Amino acid sequence: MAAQPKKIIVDTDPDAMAAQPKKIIIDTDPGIDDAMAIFVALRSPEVEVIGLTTIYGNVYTTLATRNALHLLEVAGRTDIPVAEGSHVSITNGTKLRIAGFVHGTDGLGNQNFPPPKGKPIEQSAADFLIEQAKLYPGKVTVVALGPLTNIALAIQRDPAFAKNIGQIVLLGGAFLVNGNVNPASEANIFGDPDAADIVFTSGADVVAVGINVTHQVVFTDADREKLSRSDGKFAQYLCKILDVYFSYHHDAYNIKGVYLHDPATILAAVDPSLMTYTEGVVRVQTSGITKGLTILYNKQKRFGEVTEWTDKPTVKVAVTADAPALVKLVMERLMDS
Ligand SMILES: O=c1[nH]cnc2c1ncn2[C@@H]1O[C@H](CO)[C@@H](O)[C@H]1O
Repeated sequence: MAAQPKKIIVDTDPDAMAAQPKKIIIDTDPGIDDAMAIFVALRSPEVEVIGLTTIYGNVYTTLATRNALHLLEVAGRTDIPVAEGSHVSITNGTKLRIAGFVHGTDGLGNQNFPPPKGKPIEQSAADFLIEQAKLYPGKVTVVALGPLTNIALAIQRDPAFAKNIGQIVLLGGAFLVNGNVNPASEANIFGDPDAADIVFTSGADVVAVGINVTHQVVFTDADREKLSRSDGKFAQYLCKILDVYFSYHHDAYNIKGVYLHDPATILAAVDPSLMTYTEGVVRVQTSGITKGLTILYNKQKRFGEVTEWTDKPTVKVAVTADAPALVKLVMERLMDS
C-alpha cells in the first residue's frame, strides 16, 4: 500500500502563540498621562495597538478624538484607526465632569497644537470594540483609561462581547483608599458609575487598577529632567506638555512629581507580573454622597443573607505594584523613541 501523505499539523504550540504581540485597543480621554500611556504602548513590542477609542473624562469626547488623532500623527502611526465614543453617560447623562484643571483646557498642557489631518472611522467606539472582539475571540485586550461608557455599551449591545473580549484592563476605582474627585470616588468611576457597575458585573475577564496602586507610581522632577535630556521624539513632545500636570500635582497633593495612572495601567496589560492582584466581586455606588465608590467583596465572610454582591462574577483588583520597575520601563520606552 502506498504511504499516506503526512498530515500537516497547524502550529498551536502555546509558546509560539505567546510570542505573538497581544492585540490591544486603548479606550482613552487624552489627557497628558494618556499621551504618555499611548506612546509607551506604541514602544512596547509585547503589544500591538489595533485601535484607539475615545471617551470624555479629561476632555469632552470630541476633543478626545481630536487629541487621539493628533497623538497618532505625532507618533507617525496614522495606520491605527480611531473610533469616536459616546458623548453622554450610559444613562444618557449630559452633565459630565471634565478634568480640564488637571490636563489643561486642550487636554494636552495648553499647547494648542494644530488640528489633526486625519478623521475618525465611521464606526462608533462600541461597535468597533464589538467587531474586533468578534474578529479575534479571546485575543483582544481593551485597556480602558477613562470612564467606562463605551465598554458598557458594547456589553449591552452584544451579549457575546463579555465572552469574546480577551481581557479588560481598566484604570478605575479607589480600593480602601480615598478617591481623587472626593474622598469616596475616583475620577473614571465617578465619570460614569452605572457603566462601571455594568463592566464589573459583566462576567468578562476584568483587571482593575485603582489609584490605591497608581498613587505609588510617581514620576519625579528628576525623572522629567532625565527625560528632557533625551532627544527621542516622544520624550521631547511630553516634556512640552507635562508642565500643567506637574503644577496640578504640586498644588493638589503637595508632591514634586506626578502620578503615572495611565502608563502604569498600560504596563499592567503589557506585563501583568508588574503588579499583584486579589480577586473578588466589585460593585459601584451609583448615587448619593458616595457616588462612584467601589466596594470589593473579598469573600472572607459567608453572609447569611443574599447581598448585592452574591452570585456576581469576580474580577481581579491590583493590590501592589513594582513602582521602581514601572517607572524605569516608562522612562526606557519613552527615551528610546
Ligand atoms: O484630581 C483629579 N480629578 C479628576 N481627574 C483626575 C484627578 N487626578 C487625576 N485625574 C485623572 O483621572 C485619572 C485617574 O483617576 C487619570 O487619567 C488622571 O489623569
